[in-house]
Amino acid sequence: MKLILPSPAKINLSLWVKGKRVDGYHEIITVMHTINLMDIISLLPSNRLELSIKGNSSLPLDKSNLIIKACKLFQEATGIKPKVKIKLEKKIPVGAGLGGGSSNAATTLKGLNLMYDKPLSDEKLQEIAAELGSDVPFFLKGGLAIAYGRGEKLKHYTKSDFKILLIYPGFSCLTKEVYENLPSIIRTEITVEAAERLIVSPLINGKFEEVENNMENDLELSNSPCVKRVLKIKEQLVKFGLKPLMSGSGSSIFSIIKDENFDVTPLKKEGYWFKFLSAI
Ligand SMILES: C[C@](O)(CO)[C@H](O)COP(=O)(O)OP(=O)(O)OC[C@H]1O[C@@H](n2ccc(N)nc2=O)[C@H](O)[C@@H]1O
Ligand SMILES: Nc1ncnc2c1ncn2[C@@H]1O[C@H](COP(=O)(O)OP(=O)(O)OP(=O)(O)O)[C@@H](O)[C@H]1O
Repeated sequence: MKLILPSPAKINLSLWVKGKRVDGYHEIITVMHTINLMDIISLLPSNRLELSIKGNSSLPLDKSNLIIKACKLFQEATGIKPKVKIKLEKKIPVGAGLGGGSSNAATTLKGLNLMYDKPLSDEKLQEIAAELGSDVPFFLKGGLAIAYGRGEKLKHYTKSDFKILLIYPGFSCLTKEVYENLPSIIRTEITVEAAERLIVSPLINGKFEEVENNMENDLELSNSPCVKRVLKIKEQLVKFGLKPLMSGSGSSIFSIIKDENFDVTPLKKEGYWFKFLSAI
């Protein structure tokens, strides 16, 4: 059977850093929502594992690609050697804080599990996903969730319905470098319950002004040169009347849109890549 699966991007409606862990990761609390910007992953039975990519010539095709990593972990967990031709149609900008690679890994895991009659339970899928990356478990279900721990622990909520304007400035930020250049931040006051009160419940109730006033991303405090570039663009977007926030570790910036006929002329003048998108 041939499978054609969407692999959506995400935005972080907030991200708070509680401190650095002994394993080198940071303890975070973040609110994520999938959006209708997506890669397409197709899986076709074949006599061996092969990957081809359309839409991005710089991505690796070898074991450093998160799709191939997902195939390897699937084989280790099930003993099944995936004999599948995987085609990736890339639309999500890479290194943009949109979770494109993490989403691809999760979608591949789900696809292989479907293709081989579900040898893995949901719990086992979560476990493997967490090995692939901190953002990967979220994409097994997507929608609206609070992620905590290093990002692999999840509390899902009913999806919300809102629109955003997403701006991608044309350069990537490396997640590792953004975290490594963070000053020490100890947001003791932020808990899952606080994130529910500040972001999740106003979002679900359509109180977008309240969400905008509460949303924060502690990764904007990073001394990474990439983040500094993003913040300069963010300042400009504020002048255009937006209430922008960097998504994840950057480089993209989003703003919740209450009215679709926002004048995009200044964005066009700056030559930014931008899209009106919806939460899904
Ligand atoms: C920035 C976010 O995308 C927000 O959703 C996530 O926190 C990062 O998720 P991710 O890209 O899947 O990150 P991973 O691939 O697990 O980690 C990449 C690198 O980012 C740093 N990292 C990541 C997550 C975390 N909670 N603390 C960290 O310090 C670590 O140096 C790690 O080696
Ligand atoms: N299938 C893939 N798609 C995108 N990036 C991939 C993939 N496989 C490996 N990578 C690597 O992962 C890194 C960026 O991944 P991704 O696009 O998920 O970053 P991101 O959008 O910043 O995500 P996050 O918000 O999780 O940090 C790049 O170094 C890229 O080379």
